[in-house]
Amino acid sequence: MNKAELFQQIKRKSSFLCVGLDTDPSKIPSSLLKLQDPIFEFNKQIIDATADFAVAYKPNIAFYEALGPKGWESLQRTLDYIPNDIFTIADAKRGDIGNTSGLYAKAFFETMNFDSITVAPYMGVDSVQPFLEFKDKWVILLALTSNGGSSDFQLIESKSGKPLFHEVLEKSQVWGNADNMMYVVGATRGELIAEVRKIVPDHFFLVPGVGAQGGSLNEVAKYGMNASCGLLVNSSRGIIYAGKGDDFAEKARQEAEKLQKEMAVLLEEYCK
Ligand SMILES: O=C(O)c1cc(=O)[nH]c(=O)n1[C@@H]1O[C@H](COP(=O)(O)O)[C@@H](O)[C@H]1O
Repeated sequence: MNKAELFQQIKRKSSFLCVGLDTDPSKIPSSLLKLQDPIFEFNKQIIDATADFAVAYKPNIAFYEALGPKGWESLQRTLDYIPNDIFTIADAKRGDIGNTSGLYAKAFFETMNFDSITVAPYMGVDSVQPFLEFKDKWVILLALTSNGGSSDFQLIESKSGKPLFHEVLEKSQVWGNADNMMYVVGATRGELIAEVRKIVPDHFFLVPGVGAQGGSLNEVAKYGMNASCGLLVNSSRGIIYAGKGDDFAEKARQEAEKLQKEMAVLLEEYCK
């Protein structure tokens, strides 16, 4: 999917919501567990319930890998079920020496046909470049993550006197461009989001950390939005586990709709 198609969808749905499919067998209703593929059945109902409000889905690959071959099957079935006009993100956080990255790219872009993949930047240009060689596919590079440990490396002062995440942004933006690269910027980072936006004015950000991690949607929009929205805001647990029982899909729909309504107002205010 290209940037124009993504933006069209954002405008059509008045939403920049990404629903995270972090589907954990210990958290899904027990009534599903007797089915042949409970993970897919859960995801299918979540997708049916939220597709009107979501512009992207982000399965977190760890939740599927942990289940072995059956998990990979559930992942593929889930991906195939997501409507074609909705952006898909393989949250895999990959990156390795060039030939290995090339195979990760093939796995997620060709074998599985995801639109995008999250990639770690710290092995440098040759570990990221192979992902950028696929037409209409996207690298979503970790820039400023939402977790507490992000200050261990991302915020330390580099040789130039700037925090390391500045270096990552400055250097990496010439590896690709705003049509094939996005950046992960955590919603929990408040005003630092504005610093990121200053360095990369045109790129989309994938922003996790609202909902269960407590980040503020208003701050994200205030500091991060650009003229083509430029944001995909993810919520996983806050949506998919909003209900604990058999009403989980209805509860997920309500949560997704609530976020979409807030997003519609923010789009009006900041994305003209
Ligand atoms: O790359 C990510 O998606 C990611 C980066 C980051 O900085 N923080 C972060 O929470 N994530 C992912 O975003 C999702 C957040 O889930 P919830 O906290 O349940 O909404 C998880 O799948 C995380 O792995």
